[in-house]
Amino acid sequence: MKLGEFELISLLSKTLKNKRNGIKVGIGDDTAVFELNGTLGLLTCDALVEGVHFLRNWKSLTPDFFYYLGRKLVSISVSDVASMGGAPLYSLITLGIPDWMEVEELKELYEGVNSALEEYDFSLIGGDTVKSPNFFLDLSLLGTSNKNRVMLRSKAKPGDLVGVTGTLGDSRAGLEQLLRGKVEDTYLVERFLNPEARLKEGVKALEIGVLCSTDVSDGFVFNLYTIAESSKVRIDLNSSEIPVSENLEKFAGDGALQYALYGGEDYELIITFPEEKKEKLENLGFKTVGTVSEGEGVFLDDKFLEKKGYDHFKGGV
Ligand SMILES: Nc1ncnc2c1ncn2[C@@H]1O[C@H](COP(=O)(O)OP(=O)(O)OP(=O)(O)O)[C@@H](O)[C@H]1O
Ligand SMILES: Cc1ncc(C[n+]2csc(CCOP(=O)(O)O)c2C)c(N)n1
Ligand SMILES: [Mg+2]
Repeated sequence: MKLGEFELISLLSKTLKNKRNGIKVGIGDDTAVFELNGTLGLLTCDALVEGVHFLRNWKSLTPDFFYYLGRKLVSISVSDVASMGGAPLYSLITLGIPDWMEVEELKELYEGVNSALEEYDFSLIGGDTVKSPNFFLDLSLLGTSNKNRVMLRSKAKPGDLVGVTGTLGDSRAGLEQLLRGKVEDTYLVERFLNPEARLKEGVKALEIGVLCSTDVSDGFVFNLYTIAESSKVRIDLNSSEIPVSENLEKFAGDGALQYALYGGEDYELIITFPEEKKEKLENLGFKTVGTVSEGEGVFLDDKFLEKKGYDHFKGGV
């Protein structure tokens, strides 16, 4: 592929002709948003592919691998709905199954799917099952926003502060251990295999009146760029405020900040918000890490940060 992932999506989206009136947000945010009979619907899908998102040999490296894969499939789409401030309702799963797969492994996968559906409180109501040379999974998710509003990447305003949930970079450190074939810190590996979608935080942030949000899938800096570009603003980060776990500090030493900035697959929520909401949002678990101003680009301690992150056709960072 000569184009990057996002150039390709942009090229393909130009060929589309949308005929219906109800589309509120099309391609370019974490979910599409549409109106149906006076209610806001959210629609998204996300795939996990053997060789791209996980390796087959990890099943012998970590117990309950398929259970966690099932949970992760659900959590990554819920995370997109959470970043709109919505709630999940109904879902479909496509399974692409290779010859080597055992029925017991698929049963374990669905135990994981079920445990996540229960936790996030929504239903799986169909799907598709096909044979495939590589194992792959895809979940399509329909959600809604009870408030009839959503948070968008395009709504950051100069003067806003930037907040983020949880800690960043753990997932990448977990991935590296699996790629090396040696699990040393199970906390970090679990952060990669079993990310938690920040559903409650998303819904509460919307209730508090937050307008702008996205989730961290391709990397913190990359996802900040999606806000900076679609809102046409500059974002400044303060390096001493970037949340990093003790486990990551132990694992990566001085490199921990690089993991946090560029790691990816954290599935934490980024928001921007006016100063007066800071206390309420900090009580909800959002850490204030930066500011929004007029201009463009993402900066750390006044130094320009390149737009780097995971791109399916350019590879990782
Ligand atoms: N093949 C495609 N055809 C049409 N739209 C697409 C296609 N692939 C992606 N999109 C849209 O492009 C936008 C960016 O997609 P992407 O998968 O990067 O979403 P994201 O939320 O940034 O990442 P993630 O799915 O990892 O959370 C979304 O609006 C998505 O619906
Ligand atoms: C074997 C292996 N190598 C690399 C990675 C890292 N990785 C894959 S996709 C992605 C971005 C989010 O996915 P998407 O854009 O599809 O939502 C990242 C960071 C991995 N998980 N497994
Ligand atoms: Mg997303």
